[in-house]
Amino acid sequence: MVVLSKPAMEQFCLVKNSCKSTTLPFPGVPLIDLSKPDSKHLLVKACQEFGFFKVINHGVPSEFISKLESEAIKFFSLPLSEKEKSCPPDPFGYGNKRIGQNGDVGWLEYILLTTNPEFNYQKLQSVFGVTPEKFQGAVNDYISAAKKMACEILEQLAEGLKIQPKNVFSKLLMDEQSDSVFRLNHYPPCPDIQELHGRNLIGFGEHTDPQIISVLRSNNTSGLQIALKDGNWISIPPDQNSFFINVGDSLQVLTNGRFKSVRHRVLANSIKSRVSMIYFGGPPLSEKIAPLPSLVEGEDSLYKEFTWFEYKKSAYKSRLADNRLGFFEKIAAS
Ligand SMILES: C=C1C[C@]23C[C@@]1(O)CC[C@H]2[C@@]12CC[C@H](O)[C@@](C)(C(=O)O1)[C@H]2[C@@H]3C(=O)O
Ligand SMILES: O=C(O)CCC(=O)C(=O)O
Ligand SMILES: [Fe+2]
Repeated sequence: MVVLSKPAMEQFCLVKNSCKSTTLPFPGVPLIDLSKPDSKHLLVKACQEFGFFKVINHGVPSEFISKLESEAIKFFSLPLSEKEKSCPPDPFGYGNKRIGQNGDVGWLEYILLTTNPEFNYQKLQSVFGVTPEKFQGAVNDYISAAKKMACEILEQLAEGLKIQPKNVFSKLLMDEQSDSVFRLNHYPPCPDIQELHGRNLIGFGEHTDPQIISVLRSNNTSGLQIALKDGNWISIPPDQNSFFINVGDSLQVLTNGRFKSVRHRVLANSIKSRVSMIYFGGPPLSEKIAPLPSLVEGEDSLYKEFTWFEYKKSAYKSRLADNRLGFFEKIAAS
């Protein structure tokens, strides 16, 4: 058991269990059955209201999920000394407690990968020390299925918004040059949380995801919270058979702010370990990100045009909790 002294604990971010945050399950997270004919309208509504929803009938084979989860658990169960000598994140590789390059820390360890199998093959080889055929196979199968689901959702969203062609968003993920990322997070249990007198230990600090769309699946351990528009934090009950979808900053821009990128975070658990797998669907680096003309008609464009490369460069200089879109907002003329 890892016991942390008080000063060691304080390196990590603690958040108050204030009256603004609730640990009650929030009944309002939209649940969308992707196989139903009206799902496109419910998807649009969820992206406008929360930038977050849960999907069922998602089409991802359960054996892809269980294979990857068991490979991930095998890796995270290795001794820390072995994992740490493997491959420090650049940002890709194995990381422990440090998130990004700008001083963020969290109660987790992770593997961060691109979705390019060739690049990952070499990366995983240095992470594992041996050719990780089984792990690589599980990652590839899972990523392909998660990407397919993300594209289905993005196509339904285009239809729901009445934008043509319907692949206007999904083509960005389907592009060979798509700059998408895949992450496996492991949040070990932290028994010392009981000593924190009503405060919570941060597993992954609050942030929005910079990409277009994120597809998140976790085991049955709680921890994920989303912020509502009024700033209240809502705990999301885990569901290992469903997926949670986040609208990313780039989709907020493409829709001229109609869809909201959701602020979210993960709190550490005192008893159970949490394992999550997230596919972050992003555009090619050279892609221009700007509100779609059909969504600006009669309104002002809220954002300056930028390339995904420019946004990513700026995002990776920021701290997790920063408002990364701020630099790209147009200042309203007075
Ligand atoms: C602190 C950081 C970690 C992050 C890059 C950043 O500078 C700001 C955005 C962070 C984030 C959040 C969503 C994803 O987990 C992630 C991979 C991403 O694309 O943006 C992480 C970045 C990271 O962990 O490197
Ligand atoms: O691990 C999770 O459940 C969420 C993590 C997350 O938000 C991220 O990796 O961007
Ligand atoms: Fe995230």
